[in-house]
Amino acid sequence: MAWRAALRSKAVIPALLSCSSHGRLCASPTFITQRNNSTSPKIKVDYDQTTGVAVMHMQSPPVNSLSLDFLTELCISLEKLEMDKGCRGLIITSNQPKVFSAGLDILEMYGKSPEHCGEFWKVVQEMWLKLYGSNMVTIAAINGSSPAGGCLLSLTCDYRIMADNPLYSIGLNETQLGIVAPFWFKETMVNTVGHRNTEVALQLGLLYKPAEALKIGLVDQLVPEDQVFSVATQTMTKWLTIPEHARQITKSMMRNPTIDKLRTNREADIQNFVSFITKESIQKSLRMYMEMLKQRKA
Ligand SMILES: CC/C=C\CCC/C=C/C(=O)SCCNC(=O)CCNC(=O)[C@H](O)C(C)(C)COP(=O)(O)OP(=O)(O)OC[C@H]1O[C@@H](n2cnc3c(N)ncnc32)[C@H](O)[C@@H]1OP(=O)(O)O
Repeated sequence: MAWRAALRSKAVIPALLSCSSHGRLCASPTFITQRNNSTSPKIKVDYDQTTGVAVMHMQSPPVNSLSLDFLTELCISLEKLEMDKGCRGLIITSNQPKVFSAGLDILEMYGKSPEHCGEFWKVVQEMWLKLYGSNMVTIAAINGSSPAGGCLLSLTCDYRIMADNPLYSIGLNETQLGIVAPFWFKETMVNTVGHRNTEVALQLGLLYKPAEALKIGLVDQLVPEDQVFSVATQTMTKWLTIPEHARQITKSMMRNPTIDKLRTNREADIQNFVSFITKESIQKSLRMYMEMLKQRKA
């Protein structure tokens, strides 16, 4: 309960979220008390101290959309794991059927005040900074569809294993909503699948079936649905055999130019998001997209 109260406290969250994701010394000690098997409403973390591997189960019905509360919880969990020197690996997966994550929660961006949008975007940035810059080995066990922000979440990981189910899709489809993936979404994609694939994918807002995603390198491996988690665990074991300092320095070398660009432009990026998303025309696009989702369902 104290944990829930802390999560809600606007006074403590900013202090926690301002910690560096690179070092492990930026403790906010109030939060780093519970080390094992913490359970929270939207994310369940199972941490096995013997293997040094944590598993984050996203469990926010119906579709693990990345709301302000969800992302705040995710950042707090990440901070705790990153602080724990014994925790060397993280697997992210979904407990919701058929969906890994539906991406950013559209309701956090629709009909909300500029202040709310700014607060939301700050935690989206924080999630990305923490995951893309994590010292841990991170593996996405993608057991369902993963559009937009859900795709971004998986792209922050070191390795992506997806269920070989043609009903699922993955990609940065923002343009289909009439919105634009910001530069750090774009660069994360470029760093994964290259410039040309990204240029086409982002302009058209493409969602790829697993086989197509594998072909362009958006995911690293396809496996039968019931093996996604076990293969992720085996892959983690392999990655953890690499000398840690060498792997971490290599990861930083590959990712820091992109990370530094956002770090030095955070406030401008927030302002840019807020002025874009609150435009009448963009709000109209979001409304139409949500209506389309509902009609598709009916
Ligand atoms: C300058 C920069 C400016 C802007 C940058 C912004 C970057 C934005 C990034 C994003 O991530 S935007 C979100 C994009 N997400 C999507 O396009 C996904 C939309 N959802 C789907 O395609 C599907 O829901 C699905 C994930 C494939 C799952 O399909 P399924 O059939 O299983 O579920 P259903 O469609 O019936 O949805 C159930 C329920 O959930 C609501 N929903 C779905 N996605 C979202 C979402 N992203 N945010 C909020 N709510 C979402 C959906 O409307 C249904 O609600 P209902 O039960 O009330 O009808």
